[in-house]
Amino acid sequence: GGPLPEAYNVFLQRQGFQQTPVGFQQNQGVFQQGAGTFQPPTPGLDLSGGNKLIKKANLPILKPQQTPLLPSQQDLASLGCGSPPANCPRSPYRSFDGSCNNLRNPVLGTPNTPYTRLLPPNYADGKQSLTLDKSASRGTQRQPLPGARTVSVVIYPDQQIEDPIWSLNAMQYGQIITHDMSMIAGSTQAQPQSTMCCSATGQLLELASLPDHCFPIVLDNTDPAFGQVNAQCMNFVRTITDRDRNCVGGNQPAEQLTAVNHYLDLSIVYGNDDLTSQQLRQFQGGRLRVDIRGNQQWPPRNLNATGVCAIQNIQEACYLAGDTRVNQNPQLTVLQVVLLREHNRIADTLGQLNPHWDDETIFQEARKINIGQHQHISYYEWLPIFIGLDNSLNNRIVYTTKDFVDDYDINVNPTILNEHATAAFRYFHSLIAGNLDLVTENRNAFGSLRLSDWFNRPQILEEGDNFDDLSRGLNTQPQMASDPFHDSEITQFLFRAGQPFGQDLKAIDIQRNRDHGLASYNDYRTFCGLPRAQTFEDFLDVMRRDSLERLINLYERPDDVDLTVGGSLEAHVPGTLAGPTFLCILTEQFYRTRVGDRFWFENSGETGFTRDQLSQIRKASISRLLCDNGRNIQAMQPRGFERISARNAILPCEALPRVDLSFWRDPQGPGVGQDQVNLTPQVFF
Ligand code: HEM
Repeated sequence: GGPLPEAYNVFLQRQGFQQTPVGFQQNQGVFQQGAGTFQPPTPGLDLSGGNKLIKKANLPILKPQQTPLLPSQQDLASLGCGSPPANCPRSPYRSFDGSCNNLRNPVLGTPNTPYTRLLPPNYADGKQSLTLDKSASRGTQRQPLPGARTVSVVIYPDQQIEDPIWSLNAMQYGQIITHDMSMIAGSTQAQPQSTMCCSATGQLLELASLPDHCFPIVLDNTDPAFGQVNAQCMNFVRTITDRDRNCVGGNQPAEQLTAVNHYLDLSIVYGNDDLTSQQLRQFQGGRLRVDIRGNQQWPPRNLNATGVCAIQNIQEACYLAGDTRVNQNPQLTVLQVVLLREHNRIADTLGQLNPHWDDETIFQEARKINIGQHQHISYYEWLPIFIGLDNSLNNRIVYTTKDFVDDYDINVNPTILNEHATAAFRYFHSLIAGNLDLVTENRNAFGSLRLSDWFNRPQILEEGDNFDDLSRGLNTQPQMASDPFHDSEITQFLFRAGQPFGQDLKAIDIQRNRDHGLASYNDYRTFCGLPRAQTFEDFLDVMRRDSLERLINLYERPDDVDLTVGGSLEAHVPGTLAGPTFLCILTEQFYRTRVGDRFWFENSGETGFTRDQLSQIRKASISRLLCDNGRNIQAMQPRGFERISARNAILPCEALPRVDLSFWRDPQGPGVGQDQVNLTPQVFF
């Protein structure tokens, strides 16, 4: 079978596998990208060593005596920039909006608060206007930055290169993690924006009639796709900032708001505020609301189906979930449904084990277990594939211990980094496949869906055996390689809703980089420990010459290169799916998300699990999740983010490790005499 991928070492050990597989040797010592490999010409760039990239800075801590001076809740809510809770209940469970996670600064990580930054913004006017306008506003003779769509066409063409190791589920779980962590305010990301910055026929509007917040992407008439339909204009609405909401004024630079809570806490399943969570709950047996059709559980119907889905008739499914993006693409919805069914599966079992528990106790305990499994899968099964196992271990993002890890640090800011959400993490848009395989139990791919036929149309999941066939497809089909190539399903046909063409996600990513005024690629190189480039040639330390030539043709100076673009052309650090600059940003983010979360699943104490329960949580895996929540899935490979092979062969579902929920039997219960659980009752102060 050959060596197992090193990324899975710790994950397997925790599940009880003794074997420590030999690491992948093939890429050691060289940066690797696409087809080529290169020697790293930067001695001393050691991303896998030490902890030097991890910053604790930027945490706006309120001194206790300042707390009463905060504006009233009502004032802040009307401003719309995050509202601190009136008080913090002492609870073993998380709040829905993330408030009171950090007890010194209870509003930290709540919805509608700004992203934070590693480097100050680079707006053309120093305050808020797009980086794009720089030359104009400074009155120099410099060229404006190249158009976002032009850059996309030149840098991100469609070339179908499959990832040799990882399955499409690695991509798809990445989107789940992303949606759990952030969402730019003012966008639903699930359907074309309601604000139209272009005419209905794709022409530019007169400046005077341009709606607020518009910054449309201008298209060339030579555009290989949009030129065919004479479109000049692609919609783009700027992200809402704290300045827009009058939360800051004067010359303070604008900071974009994120609409969801920042923690990795399955808010995509449970909602980001109390009201949404109530709409999603059954208030019976601790369950979440579902509709039963075809003997399967589906999320409840979204009452604004025509508004949020691209449905073609009113009967078509359109779901409601904790996250507004739930319907965006079929495989995303599959995982959302799996996580929803998993909650109800856990709740039903807990209810049987503890018949004396009320709805609230079952609900909160099931939610806590579901979140624990999700954090475990995200950090131990998924993350090492993307940012490397050594890098994760060395930076104290994952641990080999089988015991608790009490590394919560109240001084670490869990806020999502703008650089992470707007540039580094979006690099993995490259992994998206344009066709989704339907796969039978004997792993026969008998058909596939075209992605752009099914954006925001989840009905397809309910047809025939599609749900199971798509679940197997996730684990069977390879993801596309992590490289500059992007499928035209997302660079020409995004959200096309039956039209010949749609939008270009990479052009949007580049425009978003400028909308958010991110500092330049060269600035982040320096921040992350690479030398500052004086000339374009200096980029050759991490880039191939052909990539460089394309940059030179587009940009005037090295300092102009957008972070999104420069970072995506770097050769990968061995054992990871990213180049050094993005890896540095991703590493920083995932450190903060873990250590800044008081409810992290590996912590002991009243927010955590018992030791026995924690060892059970560590048995969770993506494959078992799919097994347990399909209609009739019989078998899966043990490591679901890795493609099926002789060393990762399909096994019957029962042979995969499972979380034994009997460790949640409550000793306090009538007639049940065990003594291993300590559920802390909710106390308020
Ligand atoms: C079929 C799959 C996917 C589609 C159709 C998709 C589409 C989108 C769209 C439309 C946006 C909003 C763009 C904007 O207006 O600025 C977005 C944002 C984003 N995407 Fe994806 N995406 C997919 C998969 C992924 C994956 C696999 C990852 C990472 C592993 C990812 C990471 C992100 C991030 C970090 C953002 C910004 C989140 C924020 O608002 O803070 N996406 N994506």
